Amino acid sequence: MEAVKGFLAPLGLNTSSIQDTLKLVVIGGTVETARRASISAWNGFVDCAHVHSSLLFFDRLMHWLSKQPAWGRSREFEITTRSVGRNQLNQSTTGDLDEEEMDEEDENELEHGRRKRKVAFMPSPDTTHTIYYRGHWLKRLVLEAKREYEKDAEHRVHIFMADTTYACWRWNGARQKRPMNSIVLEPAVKEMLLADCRDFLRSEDWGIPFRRGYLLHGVPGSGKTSLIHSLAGELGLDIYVVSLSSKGCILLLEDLDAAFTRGISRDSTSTGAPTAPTKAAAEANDGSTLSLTAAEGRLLFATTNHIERLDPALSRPGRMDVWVNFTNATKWQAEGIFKCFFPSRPSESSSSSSSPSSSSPSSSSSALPSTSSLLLSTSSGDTSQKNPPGSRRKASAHAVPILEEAEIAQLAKRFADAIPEGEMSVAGLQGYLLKNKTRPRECVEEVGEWIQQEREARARIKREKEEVSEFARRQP
Ligand SMILES: Nc1ncnc2c1ncn2[C@@H]1O[C@H](COP(=O)(O)OP(=O)(O)OP(=O)(O)O)[C@@H](O)[C@H]1O
Repeated sequence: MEAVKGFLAPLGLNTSSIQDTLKLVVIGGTVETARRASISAWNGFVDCAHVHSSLLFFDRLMHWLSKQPAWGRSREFEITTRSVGRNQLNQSTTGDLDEEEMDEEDENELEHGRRKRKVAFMPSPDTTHTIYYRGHWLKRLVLEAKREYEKDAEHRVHIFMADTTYACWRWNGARQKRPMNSIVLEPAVKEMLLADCRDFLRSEDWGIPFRRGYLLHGVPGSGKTSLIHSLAGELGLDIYVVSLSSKGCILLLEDLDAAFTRGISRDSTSTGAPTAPTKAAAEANDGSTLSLTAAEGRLLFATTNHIERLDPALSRPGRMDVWVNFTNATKWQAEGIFKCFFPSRPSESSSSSSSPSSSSPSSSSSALPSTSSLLLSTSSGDTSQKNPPGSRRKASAHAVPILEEAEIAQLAKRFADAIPEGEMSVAGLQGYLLKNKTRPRECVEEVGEWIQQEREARARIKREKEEVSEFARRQP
């Protein structure tokens, strides 16, 4: 410093201000060097991975992280009650939940008329998380997250949706697999579809065009979407709702008539799947040109309630290869769905049976899945399948009475007899049964009245619609 002073003095410069500046430079340099050294030392010890939120693995990782006990001690998290539950992928963490630990039964309890819900601590997706995991082996963490996700996927069907904003696919939830026998449809139809899909998936090596389209058309609420979900579970495939992504999935286009109506021009080489996730659908809805190309290796399922509105070009082989018509409920389906709803216990021998109505089940029911096999579907996550005898539900005033198999069969037959063939939707029947799920006998007694009410409601809606269109016509 003295040397600097000696050097500056003859020049007549203010040495004290220059000294201060030099001090600042030295201190600043030291601090910056220390900062850089600490960062490089930290990076030397810490593995760093950036997982982009557009990757499917992002969801796997978030799911896995949310289940780690340590998560409850994190200083940065999100709180959710939205997707906590047995049927959802995101289970609550075991972290800081100890104080309000609830078991499955508590979860079913009602509080002020609403179901109690757990609070879950979720990793926040938009920040950097520094995670020390079993000796900081990041690779191990990643593999474990992947394994966990795949284990979960054995019992669920994962659903991905197009993200309009970022033009990528977002994991949209996972549904418990729904057994095929919980779909009340002619067994031949289900078997045909399943066998066809399996054949197709096995035919990849044959060198023929590796794509296949299925068009499920028919009245609303007849089980089209449910069947696709069930098939996905059976085939071990994820569902992409209007997706372009990877091979080996089911591509589902719901309400096809909203996009592919008559008169929309289409590329002659098109095969039925949109070129861009949501843009294509948006363009189609705008009525502008829709250019389509299908990726190989996918099962394409489309549903529509208005087949007459579809462009006939869709029927060309290579676009939609298998067409299945879904109708309103037949008597056979009414009988089947009734049996799905009400649990039963095996009948005692006919001589000791106390039930006066223990007649044999109707002949048609022999083709239906047995009650016990339907009860296997309790894990399906469908509300219609949650009444097995011996389930862990708490006994309550609203418990479902467990009738004998023979009585249920007889009630189912009477129920089916009262349902007019092909008039009510299966979803409508399901709604009625759900409303009466603790009253199997009354449900049969009152079904005629319900049908009458439904008819009146339909007639009223029709009248109102006609009045509205008449009014619109009269407007100048
Ligand atoms: N055949 C069936 N077997 C079992 N459940 C059915 C059947 N049809 C309808 N359901 C029930 O009715 C509800 C609606 O069914 P789903 O959504 O599959 O009908 P959809 O034909 O796809 O209707 P939409 O055309 O309106 O989309 C579901 O809860 C499903 O469980």
